[in-house]
Amino acid sequence: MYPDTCLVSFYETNGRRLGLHQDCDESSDSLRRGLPVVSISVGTSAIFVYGRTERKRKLKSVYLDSGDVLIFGGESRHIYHGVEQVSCFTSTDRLYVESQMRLGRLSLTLRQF
Ligand SMILES: O=C(O)CCC(=O)C(=O)O
Ligand SMILES: [Fe+2]
Repeated sequence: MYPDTCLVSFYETNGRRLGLHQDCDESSDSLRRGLPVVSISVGTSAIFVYGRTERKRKLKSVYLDSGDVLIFGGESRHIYHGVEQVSCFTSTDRLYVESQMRLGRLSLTLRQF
């Protein structure tokens, strides 16, 4: 994979969420090959929800902490996913002191169009 796009999103701690969706804006070639989405988390922790269908009962979830890198590609490239509950907690208080970053979650999402 040769990522050529980086989407930068900032989630405030007071409840900004990203609803369930599939990432399908990339080229049909990129999607067909299952080239991955690489998500890098910085800042406060969040819950990433995902599943093969949109049905709430079938969703799984994983905590994304600062420094975590989540990759979904291949067969998982078309999973439904979203970001819930951005908490006030972070594993890296030093980050805020040293970088003066605003409290929240920064997500860098790399893709190849
Ligand atoms: O914030 C994340 O880790 C995921 C973001 C996402 O799903 C997207 O930008 O399409
Ligand atoms: Fe997405």
